[in-house]
Amino acid sequence: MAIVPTLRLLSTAAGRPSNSIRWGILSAGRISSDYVQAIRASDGAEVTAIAARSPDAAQIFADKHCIPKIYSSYSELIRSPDIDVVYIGTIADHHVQWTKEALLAGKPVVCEKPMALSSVEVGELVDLANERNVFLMEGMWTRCFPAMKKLRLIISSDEIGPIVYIQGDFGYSMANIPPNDRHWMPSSGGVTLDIGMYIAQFGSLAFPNGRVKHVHATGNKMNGVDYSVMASVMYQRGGDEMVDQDGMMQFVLTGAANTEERVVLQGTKGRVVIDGPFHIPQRLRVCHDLGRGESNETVYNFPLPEDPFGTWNNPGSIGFIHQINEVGNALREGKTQCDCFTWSDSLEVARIIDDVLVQVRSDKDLQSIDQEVA
Ligand SMILES: NC(=O)C1=CN([C@@H]2O[C@H](COP(=O)(O)OP(=O)(O)OC[C@H]3O[C@@H](n4cnc5c(N)ncnc54)[C@H](OP(=O)(O)O)[C@@H]3O)[C@@H](O)[C@H]2O)C=CC1
Ligand SMILES: O=C1OC[C@@H](O)[C@H](O)[C@H]1O
Repeated sequence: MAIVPTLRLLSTAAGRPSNSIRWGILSAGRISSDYVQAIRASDGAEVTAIAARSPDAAQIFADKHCIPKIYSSYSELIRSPDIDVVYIGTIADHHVQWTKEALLAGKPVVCEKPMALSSVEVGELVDLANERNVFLMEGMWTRCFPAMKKLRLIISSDEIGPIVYIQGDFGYSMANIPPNDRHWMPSSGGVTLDIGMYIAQFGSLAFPNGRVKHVHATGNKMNGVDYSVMASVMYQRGGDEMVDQDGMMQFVLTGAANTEERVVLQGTKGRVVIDGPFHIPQRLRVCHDLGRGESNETVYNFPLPEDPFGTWNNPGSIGFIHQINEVGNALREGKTQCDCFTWSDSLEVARIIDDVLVQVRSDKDLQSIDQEVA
């Protein structure tokens, strides 16, 4: 029998709107802290509980963020009747285990990116959510920003024609990240599993009826993890697109520099430039082709939400508000997926990431700079 998400949207408690979504936070790390601040700054959502591996850590986190309840284990949090959705903010190595446990308990889940370390595992989670009829979303928050909705409209309206190629960069300096940090873990560290998905997700937006034909990738390693990556992805288009060549996506990821972080989607009639930092997109420039080397430009600005905190572990995290709102709306409507980033999107991105990793991790010719991190 299908399990219906246990939302008690009609009950009220003093001082709280009747349809407020109650979030339970699994793990007390850096991104959980940012996510909780964004929930606190949003309307229609609240944090009701936190669990960490250590109860002391959970208590410190709860005190800092005014969270009323702590649980002394992740499993207790998952079983709590006082939460509507679990946010999984552990390092990626533990995403699958806790997402599975939550889905089996019938609890809606938002799991941070990457949802799993391989597409096979993503497939298992998607199958489980589907079988149990429980909401599941990977934390691809970029997709929930208003700028991305505008981008979808521009693409679907044919304003710039079918997309010929996508090109983007995402890099931030990892030079001062300490050696015991998650970024250097052989299992889940490296740039591909940290930031590769932010550009890879543009493929299913730009080539919605397409399928990934092949992925080529190479790069550099540092301390055993992928540190800089260049990847090209070819998409076979669906039959309804008026272009007879494959769609192309090319990206650079690096831990060696803070890059511009810009994405360009070039169509047959013009282009959209998402100015950096594109993973928290705030400005689109739409250029209509007027001839070779000539175009006109329209700029669309989408400022970040008002920020009552000012201090975050990751830049732009106030933008989580968009995802928190999307998840709230999906849960209120009884959906099991978020329209902004569906299960199929997660699967497609995970398959690209698999292919990049297998090539970059096994490439014998890669320049490998195995030195101590400062
Ligand atoms: N959407 C976004 O913009 C961002 C997403 N992320 C993603 O969020 C996830 C967490 O990143 P971040 O918060 O920076 O990570 P942290 O290093 O802060 O770790 C998060 C939590 O994971 C648990 N944990 C840490 N190390 C271990 C370990 N060795 N064994 C078991 N559990 C461990 C701890 O949980 P506990 O508190 O219970 O002890 C810790 O608090 C990653 O998947 C990352 O990609 C990260 C940054 C930005
Ligand atoms: O997910 C991420 O995106 C934003 C970056 O600041 C962060 O390090 C990375 O993990």
